[in-house]
Amino acid sequence: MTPEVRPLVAGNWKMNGTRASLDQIKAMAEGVSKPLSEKVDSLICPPATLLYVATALCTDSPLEIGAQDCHQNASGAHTGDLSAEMIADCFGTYVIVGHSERRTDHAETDHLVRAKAEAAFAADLTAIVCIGETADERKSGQTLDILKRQLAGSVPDGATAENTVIAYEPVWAIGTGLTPTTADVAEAHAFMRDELVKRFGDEGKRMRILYGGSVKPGNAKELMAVANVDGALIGGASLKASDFLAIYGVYEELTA
Ligand SMILES: O=C(CO)COP(=O)(O)O
Repeated sequence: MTPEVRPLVAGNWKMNGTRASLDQIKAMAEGVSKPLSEKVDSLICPPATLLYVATALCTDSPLEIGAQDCHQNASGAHTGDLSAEMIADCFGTYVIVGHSERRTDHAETDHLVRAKAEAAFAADLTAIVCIGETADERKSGQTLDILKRQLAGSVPDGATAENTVIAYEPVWAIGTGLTPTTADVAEAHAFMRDELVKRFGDEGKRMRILYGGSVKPGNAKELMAVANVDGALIGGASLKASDFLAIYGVYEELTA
């Protein structure tokens, strides 16, 4: 955690979920209640097909709804794409950009990710900018260099603590059940904090840095307690309301 920074527990459903899964969102919307919701933010990013109806389920809940990607342009001839403005029009408030699966599946570069984050700002969305090293990069000792390069390349100059969240997701930890040691997480997050403060000053001190990659109810407390870890970006364990709420619930103790 970071003093004075409000944690965010976020779920990324990836290419999972049909209308039948809306019951899970309903249960999450009911589960993220006061008093904890006054101290901790919560977010689910379902597939785009469920975005609008999901926000309608959350009108009386602090649970926010976001999208998993957006196009860098505001509108136009881009078949199959979704603009930040369309997400905002569906009452989405966040958008994930630069997830490693998009960097791999769609060859997204830091430059493109930065443009997508800028499109998110223009539509008043908060961008969750994902960065993280691969297994090979870690083995060859390049982790911090990769994080430095991705932060510099993917985060726009206009980033503030309000419009930007950083998500550190080691690629080798995603969907594998593997996680870095808490010492490794602490080192990476302290490094990112320093980089953000060097570039953005006080905004960098308050910018949230999430950890993602095999976060589960069983390891969440340990990971979320690490200095400069300001929440989680959860894949698999965000599909079930009970798991998501169990992870959110670790902040009962951490914020007590
Ligand atoms: O990629 C992730 C979230 O964006 C993490 O996925 P898992 O929690 O399934 O490892």
